Amino acid sequence: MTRFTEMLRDENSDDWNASRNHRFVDEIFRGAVPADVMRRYLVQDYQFIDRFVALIGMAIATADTFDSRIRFAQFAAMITSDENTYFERAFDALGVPPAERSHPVVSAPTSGFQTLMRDAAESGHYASCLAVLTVAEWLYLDWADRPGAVLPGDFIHAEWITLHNNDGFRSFVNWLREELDRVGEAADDDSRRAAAAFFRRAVALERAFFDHIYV
Ligand SMILES: Cc1ncc(C[n+]2csc(CCO)c2C)c(N)n1
Repeated sequence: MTRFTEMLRDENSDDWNASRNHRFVDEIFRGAVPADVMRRYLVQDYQFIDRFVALIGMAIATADTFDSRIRFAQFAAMITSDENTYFERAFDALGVPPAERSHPVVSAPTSGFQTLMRDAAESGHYASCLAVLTVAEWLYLDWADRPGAVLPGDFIHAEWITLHNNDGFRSFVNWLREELDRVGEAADDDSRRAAAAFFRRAVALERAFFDHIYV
C-alpha cells in the first residue's frame, strides 16, 4: 500500500518540487545567496518559531501515545536551544538590529504560515498538527540532504544546511512520516481530508516563502 505521506507529497508534487529545486537551494549550496536575500529570509523565518513551538505543544497534548509525546517534547527542547543560537549569530553577522529580530514587518507568506500553524493547533486534531509539522520538516530535509555535497565556507549558509540534514534531524523526520502514516491510515475519511488540506496549504506556503525573498 502506498504510504499516506507519499500520497500527500505526490498530490502536491508541483509545489513540492518547485521548493526542493528552488533557486535559494541552489544558491545556498554554492554559498551564493545574496546577503540581502539571506537577511530577508532569516528575519522572516525567525517569526515562525513561536507558533511552531505552540503547534508542537498541541501535538504533545493530542498525541495518542506517551512515546509520541516524548519525541515531540525532545524536539521542542532542541529547537528552543540549538536552533535559536544560529539565528542570533547570523543576525549578529548580518548586522540585524534588535527591533528587526523581534518585531519585523511580517510578510504575507510568513503571516500565512502563522495562521496555518494556529489553525492546525486550534483544530485540536493530532493528524492535522502532524500534517503541518511534517511538511515543515520533511521538505527541509528533502532539499538539504545531498549526500557528498561540499559545504559552503560561510557559516550562515553552511549551518542552515547542516541544521536540516544532520542524523538527528533525519531520524526525527523519518519518525514523523511514520507517525503521520500510522495516524492517517487509522483515521476516518473526514480526518484524512482535513489533514490532507493542511498538508496542501503548508506545501503551497513553503513555495511562496522561497519565492518571496527574491524581490
Ligand atoms: C519556511 C520554513 N519552512 C520550514 C522550515 C523548517 N523548520 C521550521 S521549524 C523547524 C524545526 C527546527 O529546525 C524546521 C526544520 C523553516 N525553517 N522555514
